[in-house]
Amino acid sequence: MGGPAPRASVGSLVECFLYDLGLVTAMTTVTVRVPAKVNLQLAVGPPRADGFHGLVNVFHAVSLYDEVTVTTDLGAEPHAQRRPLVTLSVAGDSAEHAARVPLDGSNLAARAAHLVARRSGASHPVRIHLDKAIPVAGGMAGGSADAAAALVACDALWGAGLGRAALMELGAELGSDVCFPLLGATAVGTGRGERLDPLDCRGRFHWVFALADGGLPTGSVFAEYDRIRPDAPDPALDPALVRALAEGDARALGAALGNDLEPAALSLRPGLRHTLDAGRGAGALGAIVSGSGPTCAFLAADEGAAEKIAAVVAASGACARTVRAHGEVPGAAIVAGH
Ligand SMILES: C[C@](O)(CO)[C@H](O)COP(=O)(O)OP(=O)(O)OC[C@H]1O[C@@H](n2ccc(N)nc2=O)[C@H](O)[C@@H]1O
Ligand SMILES: Nc1ncnc2c1ncn2[C@@H]1O[C@H](COP(=O)(O)OP(=O)(O)OP(=O)(O)O)[C@@H](O)[C@H]1O
Repeated sequence: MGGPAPRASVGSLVECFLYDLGLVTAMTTVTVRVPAKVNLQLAVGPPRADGFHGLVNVFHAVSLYDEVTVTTDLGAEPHAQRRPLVTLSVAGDSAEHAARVPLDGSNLAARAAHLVARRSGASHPVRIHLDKAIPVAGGMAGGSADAAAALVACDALWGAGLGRAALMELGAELGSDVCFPLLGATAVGTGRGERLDPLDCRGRFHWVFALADGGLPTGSVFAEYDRIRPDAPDPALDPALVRALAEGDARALGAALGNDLEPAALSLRPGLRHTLDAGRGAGALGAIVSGSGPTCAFLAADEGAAEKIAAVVAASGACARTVRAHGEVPGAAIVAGH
């Protein structure tokens, strides 16, 4: 359940541990496992002067993972002389899924590698392989997760020693959702979502995600939000949600879930209403569009309830497929390296 198992061997885990202690300064291959997110509360304010929206964004990391493997050849010539700094490859749970990931300089993982190189002065070429289970353009921050993983992997691989605070700064440059997967667990994001404060979360919450065919571009969903909600108030954190998380109360959390972008996503994809209804009908404690959509998220009372919701929603034909996951889980972590 919830994505592939990490590939770490005992030997590579020891190497990762030595790296964390600073006893190994550079490696030649690093695999980072990074989780998807679901937004438990997404309160969206009016557009700011820079075009972004002020948010109160409660992120929750779930056990649906991409794996990003970065390899360098320390004997190779620096990229300045001939080879590109970054080359990319991708695999997904289907060829169609993988084909939607750009393999040029616009890929967020490639952009992350370039930022680490610029900050650290590193110049040895790297190969980045993305093993994707997180849906593309699905509202679960898949590209942002890959960017966060690439920041961690390149920092380790090039022995850059930038550390968490500098990686967070680079993450904020790359996108509003990139900092959270560096942290993982549960956190509230303010500003445009990049200023993070951890939130207390007890127990384990069981989730079902209904994945749609095709994605929804985040910018279009925010634009639709502005069209249908021209009078948006300043966003505020819901105390009932914070309490439900701290008490590990799934029923209260289900009742408190909220996403201001949901009406905009439903306006662009009216069929998502059927998906949400199918999950509610199957006993979900809460049903929301995840972030900018089109993935729908259902909170279940326990693992058995999640199994039932996944089966009913899949059988309803209201989505492409369902996956189950649990939260919270930790953020981007090195799971193999040498
Ligand atoms: C919807 C969420 O996924 C919720 O976590 C995020 O707010 C989106 O984060 P993201 O995909 O990293 O977004 P970015 O790459 O920073 O921005 C993509 C586009 O979304 C819109 N955008 C994003 C974040 C924000 N606070 N206000 C916005 O208006 C802007 O049009 C921007 O051009
Ligand atoms: N590593 C990547 N993986 C997936 N998409 C990427 C990646 N890098 C760039 N992209 C581009 O970014 C677009 C958005 O993809 P992504 O999977 O991050 O969307 P999302 O999950 O809806 O994002 P968010 O929830 O942060 O708004 C894709 O359509 C794709 O063109």
